Amino acid sequence: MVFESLPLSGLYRITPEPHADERGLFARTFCEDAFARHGLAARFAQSSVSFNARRGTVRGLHFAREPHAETKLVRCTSGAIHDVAVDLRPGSPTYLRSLGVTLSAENRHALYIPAGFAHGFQALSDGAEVLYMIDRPFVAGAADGLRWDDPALDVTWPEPVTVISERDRTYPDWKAR
Ligand SMILES: Cc1cn([C@H]2C[C@H](O)[C@@H](COP(=O)(O)OP(=O)(O)O[C@H]3O[C@H](C)C(=O)[C@H](O)[C@H]3O)O2)c(=O)[nH]c1=O
Repeated sequence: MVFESLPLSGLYRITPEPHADERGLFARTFCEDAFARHGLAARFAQSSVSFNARRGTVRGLHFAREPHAETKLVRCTSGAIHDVAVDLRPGSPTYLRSLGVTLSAENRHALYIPAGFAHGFQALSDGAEVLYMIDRPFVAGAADGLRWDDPALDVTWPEPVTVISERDRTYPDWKAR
């Protein structure tokens, strides 16, 4: 695996190193020792999938309030997504800055998103499926988020939004909280 530190400190793009042969390929996508050597969370408590029927669907931008803030390893296992992380760490020099990457079944990239970031994505294909590994159990009461078009954010979404949940559409402006 290749670990690439991204411009918002703490974010990493992790690219598998496939072993290809006449059958296809085999590639490691997680290794406790390798993650620990890079100072990343190396233990994950839950894994989840998100299926998105329609291109243009937006989920997020979500985070869990302390003390339940989650570290996530996110990859797209079918189709493609534009994956977004927003720095919500108080005092961070990149506070409220966002970063977007394309994750796809084709590139097999994963985005490592530490606690303190909000996360969201837009499906770039019909049938986009996302696989999450999360370092702590989900706590519904700690779930929170920012609106995809919050004026305090610099997030650009590559396509028109086609489907978004009522909750995600109605988060109040971040700076009005
Ligand atoms: C996140 C989560 C949800 N749920 C239940 C709660 C709801 O009954 C149902 C759908 O949850 P929600 O609408 O919050 O799902 P998403 O909008 O896809 O939320 C996710 O999307 C953004 C992009 C993320 O980064 C998070 O992984 C997560 O917030 O699954 C669980 O049981 N466990 C979980 O870990």
